[in-house]
Formats: sequence, C-alpha cells, structure tokens
Amino acid sequence: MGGTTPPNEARILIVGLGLIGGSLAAALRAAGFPGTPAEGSGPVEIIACDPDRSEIERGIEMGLIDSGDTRLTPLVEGATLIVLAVPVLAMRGVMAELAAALPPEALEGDSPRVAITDVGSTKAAVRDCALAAFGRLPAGLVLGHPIAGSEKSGVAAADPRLYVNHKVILTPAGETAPAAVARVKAMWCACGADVLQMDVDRHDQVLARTSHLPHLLAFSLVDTLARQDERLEIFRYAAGGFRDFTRIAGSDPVMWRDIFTANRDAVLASLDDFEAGLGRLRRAVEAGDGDAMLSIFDRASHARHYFDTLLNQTSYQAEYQMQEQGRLTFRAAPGGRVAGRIRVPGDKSISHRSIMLGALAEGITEVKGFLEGEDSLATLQAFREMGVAIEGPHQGRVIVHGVGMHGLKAPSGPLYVGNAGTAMRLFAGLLAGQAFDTELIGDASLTKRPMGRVADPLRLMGAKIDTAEGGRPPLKIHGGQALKGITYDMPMASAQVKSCLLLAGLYAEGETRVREPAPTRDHTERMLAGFGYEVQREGDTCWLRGGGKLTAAPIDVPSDISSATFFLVAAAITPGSNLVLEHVGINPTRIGVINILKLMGADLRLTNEREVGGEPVADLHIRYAPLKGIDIPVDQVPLAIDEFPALFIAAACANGTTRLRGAEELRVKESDRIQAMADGLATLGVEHTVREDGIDIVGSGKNSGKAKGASYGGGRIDSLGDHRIAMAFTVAALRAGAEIVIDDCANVATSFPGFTELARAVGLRVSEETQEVRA
Ligand SMILES: O=C(O)C1=C[C@@H](OP(=O)(O)O)[C@@H](O)[C@H](O)C1
Ligand SMILES: C=C(OP(=O)(O)O)C(=O)O
Repeated sequence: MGGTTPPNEARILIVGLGLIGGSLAAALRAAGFPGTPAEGSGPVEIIACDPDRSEIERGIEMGLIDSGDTRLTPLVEGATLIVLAVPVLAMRGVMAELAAALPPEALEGDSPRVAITDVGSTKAAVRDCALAAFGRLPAGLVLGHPIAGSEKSGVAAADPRLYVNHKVILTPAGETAPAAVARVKAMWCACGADVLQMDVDRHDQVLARTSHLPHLLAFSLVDTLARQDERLEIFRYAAGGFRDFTRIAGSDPVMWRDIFTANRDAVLASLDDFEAGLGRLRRAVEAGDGDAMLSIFDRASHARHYFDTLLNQTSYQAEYQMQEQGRLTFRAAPGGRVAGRIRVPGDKSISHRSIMLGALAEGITEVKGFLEGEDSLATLQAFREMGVAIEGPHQGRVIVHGVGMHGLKAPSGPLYVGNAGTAMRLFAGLLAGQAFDTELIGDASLTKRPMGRVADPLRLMGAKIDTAEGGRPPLKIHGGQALKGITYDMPMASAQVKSCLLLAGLYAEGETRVREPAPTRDHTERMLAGFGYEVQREGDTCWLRGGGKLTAAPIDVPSDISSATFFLVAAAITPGSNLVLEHVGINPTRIGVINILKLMGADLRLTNEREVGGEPVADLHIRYAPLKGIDIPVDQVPLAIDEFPALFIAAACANGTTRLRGAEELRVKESDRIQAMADGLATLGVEHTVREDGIDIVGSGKNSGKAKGASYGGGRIDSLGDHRIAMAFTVAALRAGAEIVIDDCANVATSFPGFTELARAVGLRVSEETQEVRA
C-alpha cells in the first residue's frame, strides 16, 4: 500500500464499528492518517459511534480510533467525513439522527463542509432512507459500496488490507457535488481500493447477481442439508467442495436479512434466471443428455479465468503473471551446447483449425497433440462460449462435440482471442456466415494489427463488419447476412486471409475462389478435405462451393516447425551440438526454415518421414556446421514467415552478410519484427541495415564478439511482448559474450508453453525471473 496519500480530512467519523468500519479505520491508519496536521488546524482524528460500548473500547485499544461513543449526536460536530457502516435496515434511524444534528447548509453547495458516505450492499434502499430523513438528496451525500468482506464480524477482525485491490462502487446522483465524490474517492484510494462509479439501479442489479444470489444459495443449501435426518453424517463427510461452496453461509444473518429485504426485486429477478438455468441442467441430468451437461460444465469451469482475461485484455499467462508475480524476464547466460532428443509442442495453426472445423462438423472430433498454448486455448474457449461442448485439453487430447454448420449459438458477450491474429482472422470468416451478431476482441498487441485485409473481402461477399479506426480490432460482425462467393486476388501472401475467405465460403452461395501471390500454408484446405469437404486447386488458386457439410475426423497435430525452429537455430550456431527434434510437421508450405538453413550450410537431415492425419511429419536431426551468409530466396519468405526472428540470429552467427527482402509482412505481426529484431541486434552489437521490406545482417562468424568464440556481446532486450522475439534472443545467448536479459516474456506461453524448461533440458542456460510491478 506504499505510495498512498492519506485523505485530507480533519475528522473522520465512522458510524458502526464492526468488521467493515473497523477495517476502514485500520486501512486509514496504515495509509498514514492522520498525517502531520497543518499548524493551527486542530486535531485530526478518526472517531467512531457504535451501540456496543465494548466495540468502541476494543477499537481504541487496537489503536484504530482516537475516541468514540454509543450516541451519535455528540460526535457529529467537527466531523468532515462521515461513513455509515451500519446494516442497511439501521440506516433510516442513523440518517434521521444525522439530519437533526447537522445544519442543512453543512451538506450543501459545490464544496460541502461535510461529506457523508455509506458502505451498504444495496443502494436504492439507502437512497430512500436519505430522501425520507433529509427530504432531498444532499449534495454532500455520496452513496457507496466497498465490495469486500468476510464471514467474520466485529472490530476485532478488522483488517487493514481488506480493501486493497478490491473494488468500491460509488453511486452519485445528479444532486451530488463532484467535490464530495472526490473526497470519498480519496478516502477509498488511500485504503488501496479501486474506485468505480455506476448508477444506483445498475448497482443493485449487478450485486443481486454477483453477491446476493450466491449468498442466498449458500444459506439455502446448508439449511436444507442441516434439516435432513442424516445431517450428522452429511456434515461429518463434508469435503472441500461443500466447504468452499458454503463458506459464505457463515455470514452475518442480520446483515443478510436486511440486504434481501432491501434489494427484493433485483434478487427475485436474478433468482428467476438461476431457476431457469437450474431447470436446464435438471432436464439434462434427467434425460442423461451428456452433451448438454458437458457443454454447461465446460463453459462454467473455464468461465472465471476466461472473464478475467477478457476484462483485462491480456494474455492468460501475462494476466496471471502480472497479478500473482509481476513481469516475466528471461536471463540467458552466455555459451552452452545443445544436445538431446526432444519433441516440441503441437502446431499452433493446426490446433486453431482443429477446434474450428471440429466444432462445425457433424460428430465427435478427437484431437491428439493439441497445443495447450494460450492462443489455441483462447480459440477453444471462444467455441465453448458459442455452446460447443469441448473436453480437455488433457495432455494434448481434446474432444470436440461438433454442432454442425448451423449449430453454433450466440455468445453472451465479446469473444476474446488473446494474442492470436490467426484466430481473429479465421473467426471473422466463420462468424460472417452465422445467423447471430458477434464481437471479436484481443489483447493490446492484437488490437494494433490490421484487420481490413479480411474485413474488405468479406464485405465483398456481403458480410457486414465494423472495425475500429484504421481497420483495427475490435471487429463487430453482424450476423444473418446472405453471403455470395467471390473470386479474390489476395494483395499479400497470407494464409490467414485465404483461410478466412474459405471459411466464409462454406456459408456462401456459389464458389469462393482465392488466388495467392505466393504459396502459403495450406492447413485449412487439407483439414477441410480430411473432413470430407471438397476443396479444389489449380495453380495459384483454390476454391470451394458453399452449402456442404463437414464430417468429424480424428486429427493428429504434429509438432510445430515454428517452435522447432528455435532449437534448429540453437544447434546450427553452437559448436559441438547434436540434436533430434521428433515428429515435426514438414508440410511443404512450412519448410522455408529448413531450406534456408540448408542454403546457409547447416547440417540438417530429415529422417523417419511419414504422413500423419493428412500432414507430413519427420524427425529433424541437426548438428553444428559453420554457417554462411546468403541472399534469402524471396519465394521462401512466406514459407518461413514466423521463423525470421530466429533466422536473424543464425545470420548474426554466420560468416558474411545475409540479406532478406520481400518480408514487409513481418512488420504487422505481434510486433514489428524487423524493427524489434534490429533493436535487439543493435544492443548485442551486430552490424545490420534495416530495409522497408527486410534487413541486411552482417554475420561475424565466431571471432568478433567480446569473448572467445562469441559472435556478439550481451545486453538487455525488450521483446515487446512478442513471443518469437523473446525466444530468438534466448537462443542468441549461446553465441553471446555476455548474459542476455530479455524483458516482457509472458507471451511465450501463447505459442510455446514450457519453452524455458525444454531449452534447459537440451543445454541452454536460461532462467525465468519476475519483476514486481507496482500498481
Ligand atoms: O494461417 C496461419 O495459421 C498463420 C499464417 C501466417 O500469418 P499470415 O497469414 O498473416 O501470413 C503466420 O504468420 C501465422 O503465425 C499463422
Ligand atoms: C504471427 C504469429 O501468429 P498470429 O498471426 O496468429 O498472431 C506467430 O505465431 O508468429
């Protein structure tokens, strides 16, 4: 809580010194209130009123309050901020006493002398008390509600950290003076709370659902079980689940009676919704409808995590990391050798598509080798939000219960696709063909990426899509449009655009044809064919006819060649290395990295080549051999598009200059990868020239770094939250003369969960560290 400023009040009067009021006093003390009073300003203090004298004495003994009384009126004089922390039904009497004790002008004007606030869990009832007591809503009255509490009660349980990082909702009315709102806000901020505003009615509806309903259910469940004959047995064997669910049934009965009385209508409305949901579940259990049960349970079991990440719009891992620990940094010690036999996680492109097509198929799709990275998990969760039952993932196994081409249901809010450009663009096509509206949102990096490349051609097909300025996310997709097939000449070689249009084409009348300026990954076409949907190709054009159906088929996801690349480069640049990467996808549209490394002189062999579920795979065996700089053939660029950050490191270790052209697409990935890599290379002291569509990198062999055998120095690199930049510079440490520290690495989990463990297993000296973040 360091860094908070104590509120600028002369005397804070807390009415009701229980857990909530006592914790407020404790938090204010911890924030340094009273600070040093200005000379001649008189005493600055916290005082309290409570009908129970022993609570007052306890509060003084604990050092929370300076003085107190059981009567309110004598305490009011001189108070500048009055906080009503009494049960909601006691509010009426307290307000009436305040109205009698305070001169009316004390609460009026732009800057009222006295501000009053409360902590009641319902707001309309407290507002009615104020109207009855004062005959109006005074300008100094700012109703509020700290969303914090505990099943404990009494001042003895006061906790100075009760409000830290908790939300406090203020519900000012039109009559409320902004200056009074600011003072109440300052008080809560000093306690470490996060202050929001909403109107009274909205507050009561929201709280009925998020707080009052769960309390009602907990009270009711415990009471029901406690009445049954075998209640002793039930409670004797009550396990963790029962205890967790019913913890709140230990809360203060009087307080909750008051809340349910005061917020009756909103609570009843939320109870109606709940009963309807319970009815659906009951019917599913009764009918033995496993799919319906799974779909409800799966959605619910991931909902908390999903909504947290959705609200904060960061990657799952980054969000977790930031809350629990701080920013993630990799520290890679210089040198090391690379040896072993490993399998990197599943292919990201294929994992996204396995869920998408599995969901739209008829029947059950079993996926093996699914990438449990955040990008593909976000896709999976988005389909759960659209009513698809999905089991897993458990160790790469996912079971998708397909709903057919027209079986998706409208999600109840925006679909969050995290960091994944692939997901947003493919979803855009798929959702353009649905009967319902959707909104696609992503994290900060994705929000900067261009979506006009899919929105424009989709509009030509008849889709209705709104984007933010400059064609950026969020994408609002209006459902119920009749799509028509088009012939589209792609201005850039993008598999995401091609796939987007093919997916929209499934829902369009007639043929959808896409011409690509250079070959791009063809996983969508292969998987559609595997699901029994005819996709044709002639030269640079592929097409399909809308209106067909998909039939579920098993999918075996190979290891991701893009993830394997970091280890291929690691072994290629490090003398003495000898590494086998098993079961790597070697689809001809993805093998640019193999071709480029071979051209540079790498000792790389493919063994055990086979086909698995429509995709070719092989084991890749790589040993160290000196690399040379090359001009990268332009036709290899789309085939190695995600591999360039790592290839730039290979270039920095090669003899001679490596030149890359025709790679302007790198500028619109998770970061501007040309610039991000150039900045990092500059830190390490690698000579290079940035071009609009590429880069020239002057490799220094192994003799020009600061240490013997090093190609460059070390330093601190900003990955800009881009997973591939972070991993590329981790690998670079193998040939650095000094440590490389890489900041902002949490997004590595989007494509390569477990990267640092695997890197250590083959000989890299990398560790993870978290930097504390101050709110
Ligand atoms: O279709 C896909 O799965 C992908 C296509 C490529 O993007 P573009 O289509 O934008 O080139 C690639 O960079 C991305 O990581 C995955
Ligand atoms: C560009 C990438 O992915 P996406 O476009 O899905 O964010 C990548 O993984 O390097």
